[in-house]
Parts: sequence; structure tokens; C-alpha cells
Amino acid sequence: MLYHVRMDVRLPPDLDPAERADLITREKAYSQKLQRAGKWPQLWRIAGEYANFSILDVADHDELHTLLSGLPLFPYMDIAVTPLAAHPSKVGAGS
Ligand SMILES: O=C(O)C[C@H]1C=CC(=O)O1
Repeated sequence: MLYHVRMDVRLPPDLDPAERADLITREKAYSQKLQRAGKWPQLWRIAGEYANFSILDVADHDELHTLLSGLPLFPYMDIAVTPLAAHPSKVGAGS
């Protein structure tokens, strides 16, 4: 199943700089592992914001929740999920 996910990162301004750097390093490694596994096929920065639009490709809502809640930045994110269904007008989708 495909999900469109918006993630807004809201790190506290007073977060210890070393902790902030560690979180971001771990987040990158976690997301790149999922990208290489094909679970996170699209990742786009929203221009001008500390936020992204992502497409996640997972089995179901439970896997999505497990994946998202494992993000090192999860405690510092607002996340909006939109499940995607096939569009009947898409070329190649059938008659
Ligand atoms: O920077 C972000 O948008 C948050 C998050 C998503 C992937 C990643 O490496 O960090």
C-alpha cells in the first residue's frame, strides 16, 4: 500500500546541539535504510520548510505506524498521512 506522508520537524530551539546532531545523523541512517529496502521510494524537501513530503510503500497501516514511530525524530514531528488508492484515469490502469 502507498501512503503520502507529510513530516514537519519541530526541534526545540534549546535542544543540546550534540543531541540535535546525533538525532539528525540517526534519522538519515534510518531513512536511507528504508529507502534502500524500497519502503520509502520518494523523499522530497518542502522548499523553504523543515518538512518533507514522502511516499511510503508498506504492507498496511500497522507497518506504516511501526516505521514512522521508529523515526529518531518521531517525538519532534507533526505527521500527516494520506492513504493512496489507484486512480482509474491513470494511463495503464486498465479500460
Ligand atoms: O529532514 C527531514 O525531512 C526529516 C527526516 C526525513 C528523512 C530524514 O533523513 O530526515
